[in-house]
Amino acid sequence: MSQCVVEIENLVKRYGDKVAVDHFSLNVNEGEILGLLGPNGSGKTTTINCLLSLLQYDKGTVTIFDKEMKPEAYDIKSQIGVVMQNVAVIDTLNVYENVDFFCGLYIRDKATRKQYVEEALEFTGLTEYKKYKPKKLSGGLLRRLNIACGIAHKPKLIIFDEPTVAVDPQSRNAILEGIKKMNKDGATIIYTSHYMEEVEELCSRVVIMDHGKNIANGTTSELKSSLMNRETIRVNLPNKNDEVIKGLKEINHVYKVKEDGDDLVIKCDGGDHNLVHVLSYLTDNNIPFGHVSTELPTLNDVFLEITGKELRD
Ligand SMILES: Nc1ncnc2c1ncn2[C@@H]1O[C@H](COP(=O)(O)OP(=O)(O)OP(=O)(O)O)[C@@H](O)[C@H]1O
Repeated sequence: MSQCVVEIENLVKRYGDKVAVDHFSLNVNEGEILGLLGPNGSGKTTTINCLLSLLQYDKGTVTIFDKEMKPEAYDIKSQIGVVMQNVAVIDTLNVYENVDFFCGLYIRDKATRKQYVEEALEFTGLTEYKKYKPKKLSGGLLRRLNIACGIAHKPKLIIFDEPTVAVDPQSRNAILEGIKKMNKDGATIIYTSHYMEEVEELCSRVVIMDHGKNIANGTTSELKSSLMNRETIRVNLPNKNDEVIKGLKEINHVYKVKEDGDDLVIKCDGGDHNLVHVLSYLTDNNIPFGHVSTELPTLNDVFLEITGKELRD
């Protein structure tokens, strides 16, 4: 059985009257990429800051590598890499010097550090920019520098807090591929985001947060298979009427039919050939239709079913 790298139990963090993290518990196992997904303001960053002992919390315990996490626990901190949402580099140092500075907080041996810095620059595609000052870098390159600074000391646990916010698609893909590679090389990863597509692509397990609470936990397929909605069919049907809607509702596995402008949105709770059955019904009854699409459930549907609202704001 894989070892538990991070254990958060019953964490509570208040800002005045505001409860930002509300009895939140979470385990992260060695070797996994754990996605912490939630809408803006759901408490992801606060949880990460408490986890790292950067913030004092009101209640709960945080254990990392089987030891209690504390602000002065440098032996634990040296094994953690952090890439926060806001780029935190030193403007007066060039790219190489920045990575060397952050790596030097944990790696004292000069030769090892030189090797690690060069590897981090290579890994993030920054070798050719090593003499550049941060101000001369594009937004995407600056994000990559932020990552290089966070991972150069080869941490066993890496925390990414929304690393792709406001990043162009090319850099975004490079970042996601880089995270997969670090995980393959042995790092356990916690990845926070409010982009469900990224979390679906990257993460072996997902925890969904809302109002500071852990509201769902599982692999993406486990979460989706817990849903009533298994398939959504959208048919452009300008001439719809109550009789058509009634007929569609009688098809096996169709549990809801909703009008959306010129479209009908048909929700199915299982079954393998729902689209065929819907189209057969329309054709057999000479009902003209336009564009047809079918969608499998997403993490947004999981969130919608649990909370009644969309994940995206
Ligand atoms: N320093 C602070 N003082 C007061 N309230 C705060 C502070 N930091 C965060 N909050 C509030 O706590 C709640 C959780 O915020 P947090 O930043 O942890 O959410 P988040 O899920 O990381 O959001 P985002 O996706 O926007 O980064 C929000 O309601 C936020 O307004």
